[in-house]
Amino acid sequence: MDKSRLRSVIESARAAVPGDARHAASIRIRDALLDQPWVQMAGLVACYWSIGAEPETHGLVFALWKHGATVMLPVLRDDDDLDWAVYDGPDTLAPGRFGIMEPVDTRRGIDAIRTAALVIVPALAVDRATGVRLGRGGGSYDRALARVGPNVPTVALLHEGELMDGVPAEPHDVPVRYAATPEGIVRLAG
Ligand SMILES: Nc1nc2c(c(=O)[nH]1)N(C=O)[C@@H](CNc1ccc(C(=O)N[C@@H](CCC(=O)O)C(=O)O)cc1)CN2
Ligand SMILES: Nc1ncnc2c1ncn2[C@@H]1O[C@H](COP(=O)(O)OP(=O)(O)OP(=O)(O)O)[C@@H](O)[C@H]1O
Repeated sequence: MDKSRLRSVIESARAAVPGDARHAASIRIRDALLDQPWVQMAGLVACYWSIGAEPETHGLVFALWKHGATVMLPVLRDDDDLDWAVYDGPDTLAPGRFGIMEPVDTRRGIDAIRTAALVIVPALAVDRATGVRLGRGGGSYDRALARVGPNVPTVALLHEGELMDGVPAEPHDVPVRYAATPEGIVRLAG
């Protein structure tokens, strides 16, 4: 299946799951992540502010912030690359492009992700064998993940069934090292 077809299949499957079931799954993902020592120890975390039927990150971002981590969220630039700004509580966000909430804080630049100790990314699917992820197709995270060093955990959050075989891969795709699913955290080859 090509990338755009797989995107629409997964988006439809996500939309078909009732909101309360998606919410319960997101809580399992959040708690599985918060149980990991390498999550608890990360002082600077790059995360995302979920939209629609994505695994929710609002509770995760809040919990990381409450535990004392500095959490950066993406600010989508006009060229689809990602700038980064720091979350400082629920009142410090405002809608950006596509209506996604973004921090109003000073932008730290596209290279700020290089300094993160943990990188949490959205995905529609991840390949179980390779860690290759399918995103929304803007190439934003392909560019952002290419800046992350080899020893930093990169984690894609997925709903059930989205860690799969045969995700189409292109040379620019940057694999993730972990998938966080409602069933738990999976270490990948990437
Ligand atoms: N929560 C979240 N934040 C994120 C991303 C993401 O996938 N999820 N991104 C990941 O890169 C970046 C934003 N990129 C995005 C690209 C497209 C759409 C979107 O909704 N596109 C519509 C089409 C809208 C239009 O063209 O008018 C769609 O896909 O249906 C959203 C975010 C950075 N922040
Ligand atoms: N490092 C890069 N610099 C510039 N453009 C890039 C880079 N990597 C990927 N792209 C471009 O981004 C576009 C989308 O790529 P792709 O379909 O793999 O997105 P995706 O990984 O699903 O989405 P995303 O990364 O936004 O989550 C491609 O046309 C590709 O050429």
